[in-house]
Formats: sequence, structure tokens, C-alpha cells
Amino acid sequence: MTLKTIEGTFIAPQGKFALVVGRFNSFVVESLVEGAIDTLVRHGVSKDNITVIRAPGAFELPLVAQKVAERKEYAAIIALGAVIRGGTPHFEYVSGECTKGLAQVSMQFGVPVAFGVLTVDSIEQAIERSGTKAGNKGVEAASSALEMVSLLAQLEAK
Ligand SMILES: Nc1c(NC[C@H](O)[C@H](O)[C@H](O)CO)[nH]c(=O)[nH]c1=O
Ligand SMILES: CC(=O)[C@@H](O)COP(=O)(O)O
Repeated sequence: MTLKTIEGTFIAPQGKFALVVGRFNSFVVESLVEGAIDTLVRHGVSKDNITVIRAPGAFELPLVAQKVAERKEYAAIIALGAVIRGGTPHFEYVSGECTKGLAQVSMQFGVPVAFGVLTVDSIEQAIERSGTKAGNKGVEAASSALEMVSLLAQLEAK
């Protein structure tokens, strides 16, 4: 018997990509945006097919993503932001609602929503994950979006 495997590729993706970006902690978030755009472009996505939409912070990203998904114009949404723990429980509320809300949008609309939101304990951790020693979460999120667009196209093909 032959094993059948279905998985996404990164070859010449079709469709438009929306980057939904929280402005809070922009000193690291802008590196995530750069990483995500660079990844999309290097995989053949034209800049004409990339839209960057900015919101105040991570808490607002689910609503913005929902509005984007409603338009049915984008093959994938890439959420980018940075939630950095402070001295109060605020971190848990912001990061929790952001994560939950983005997952809901993905399931409700059947559209890939890549999670490129840093949820970290310190500024150092944020810097390390936005293009220095621990990679770039924007790059990872864009790669995941590309793969998911391809995978869903295969699963939805008749
Ligand atoms: N502390 C962080 C926030 N806080 C702001 C919220 O996201 C929101 O904009 C505000 O509560 C108004 O509704 N946002 C981040 O993205 N990162 C943080 O570390
Ligand atoms: C993640 C946050 O909301 C955080 O920046 C808030 O800091 P604090 O808990 O010190 O008010």
C-alpha cells in the first residue's frame, strides 16, 4: 500500500496576504513586519498583493483580523505584535484575548491566521525573537501562512 501525504509547499503562492500589526512595542514589531514581508516576497508574493493594516495593540488584533476575514479578499492573515510582561496581570489578559480571538477568526472564516505575536517575559526575549539570536517570529508566521495557503488549496481541490 502506498502512503499518501498531503502537505503545503512554498511555490509561487496565489492570493493576497494581510499583515495585521499591533503598534504597541513598535521597536520590535517593525522587525517582525520586515521579516514577514521579506519572507513573502522571497517566495514570490508581489508587494501589490501584501497589505499592512495597523492597530493600536495586540488586544485589537482579533477584531481587525475579523474585519479583514469578512472581506474574503485575502488568502491568509498574518498577525504581528509584541506583548511584553510587566509588573501586573495585564499581560495575561492582553495575550490571552489576542491568542484566543485570532484562533476564533481562523476557525470562523476558514482562513489561515498566522500567529506572529511575541508573548514574552522581557524586552531581551522580544529582541532575541525579532531578528537576532532566536530567529524572527514574523518570518515564522509568514512561512506558516504560505504553507497553509498551499495546504488548504490542496484540501479544498475537488
Ligand atoms: N501592554 C501591551 C499592549 N497593551 C495595549 C493593548 O493591546 C490595547 O491596545 C489597550 O489595552 C487598549 O485597548 N499591547 C501590546 O500589543 N503589547 C503590550 O505589551
Ligand atoms: C503586557 C502589558 O500589558 C504590560 O506592558 C503592562 O505592564 P504592567 O503590568 O506593568 O502595567
